[in-house]
Amino acid sequence: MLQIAVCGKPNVGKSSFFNSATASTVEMANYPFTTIDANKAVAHVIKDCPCKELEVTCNPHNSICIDGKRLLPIELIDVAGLVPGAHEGKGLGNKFLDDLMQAKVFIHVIDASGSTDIEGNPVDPGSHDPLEDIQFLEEEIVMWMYGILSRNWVRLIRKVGAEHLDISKVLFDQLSGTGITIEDIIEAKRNIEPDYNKWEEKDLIELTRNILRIAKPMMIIANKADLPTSAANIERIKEKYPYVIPTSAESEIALVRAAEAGLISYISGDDHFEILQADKLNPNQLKALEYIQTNILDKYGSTGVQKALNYGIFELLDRIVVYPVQDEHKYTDQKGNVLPDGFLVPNGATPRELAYIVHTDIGDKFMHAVDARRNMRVASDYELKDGDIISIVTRG
Ligand SMILES: Nc1nc2c(ncn2[C@@H]2O[C@H](COP(=O)(O)OP(=O)(O)OP(=O)(O)O)[C@@H](O)[C@H]2O)c(=O)[nH]1
Repeated sequence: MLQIAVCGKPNVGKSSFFNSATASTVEMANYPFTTIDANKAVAHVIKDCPCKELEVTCNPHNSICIDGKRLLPIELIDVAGLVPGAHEGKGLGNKFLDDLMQAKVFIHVIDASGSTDIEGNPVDPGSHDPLEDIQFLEEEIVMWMYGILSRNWVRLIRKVGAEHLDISKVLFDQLSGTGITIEDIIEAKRNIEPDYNKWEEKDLIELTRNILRIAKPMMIIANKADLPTSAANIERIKEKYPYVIPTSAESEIALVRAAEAGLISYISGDDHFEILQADKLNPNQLKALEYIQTNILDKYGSTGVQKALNYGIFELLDRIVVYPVQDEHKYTDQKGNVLPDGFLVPNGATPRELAYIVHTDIGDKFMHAVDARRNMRVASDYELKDGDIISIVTRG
């Protein structure tokens, strides 16, 4: 399952974001370090399900379909708060950076309201500049990874020269366990000094920065967007980071809970909700819902939580959803389930690669594939498109 790590300084709403996205319970409180261990749970990304367009009733297996929206599972990791100096062991230190590296993409949660200082302690709303937090967190991660990359550097470089080793492979070995591939390293090396013997500290830091940019894309979400001091900060942040997503994790939690209780109807990611049982809501609850509608949903188009997950997987990781089936006419598996599975595959993957993602055995026995929508056999170098329904034909 693809993993997204939720990171940031303490008290910005990481656990709230994690909770709202996974509906699991982790402790929440208004003081730093509520989260003392890495937490993992299943969240979903959402795409239109082909069932609606094809006018069929689907029987999802590895995912869920609600009103023609396919929810595909991903794993969310709630990483505890990072403070400046974390790479040197300050605060809760290195363990959390290790947790972070399990993921393919990072969501950096910042407190857009400026009501927490750089270490996450509560301060007067609007008195801290959240732009500072973006820089420090990126720097922490770079310096932590630089520490790993440059471990025993002098001895290592001597060995590379003496034994004619491939420097990319050596760097790859240094970073083992971080999910970084040799291809990432080769690409990251492109625009730095070609002769590794001439590399200085600044070159290695630059190389580290490149590796992270390529292998671990990070998005920024501006949380607590519901607070009055957030709007001006969000505008300022957008000037520097155009793709920042305003979120209100607390609003999302309130809406999800109200929907679970049957008081409203609401689907994550929507720009509205409908009150179902007005008589069961007290005046304060009604006021809170009205506040969310005006100050979050009308203003930003959604609470931002679902938008952030979708952005991470579909934009930053460039994944598409493909539906493998056995029967290309009925869109079913061998048990007759219609559109049973949706897979998040890299954009541009081939049917053979899809076969391997489904199962090694199917990959090994792959012969060719049929595009079920067009009822046509596709070429072996065919690049899968989002929403494709593919029948994989295997040997034996
Ligand atoms: N107004 C507002 N408050 C929020 C929002 N999200 C979280 N909070 C509040 O911010 C405080 C911190 O939230 P947490 O989710 O515990 O923050 P955290 O980043 O996980 O904190 P640590 O576990 O200490 O790292 C709590 O009081 C939350 O209620 C939001 O969207 N809007």
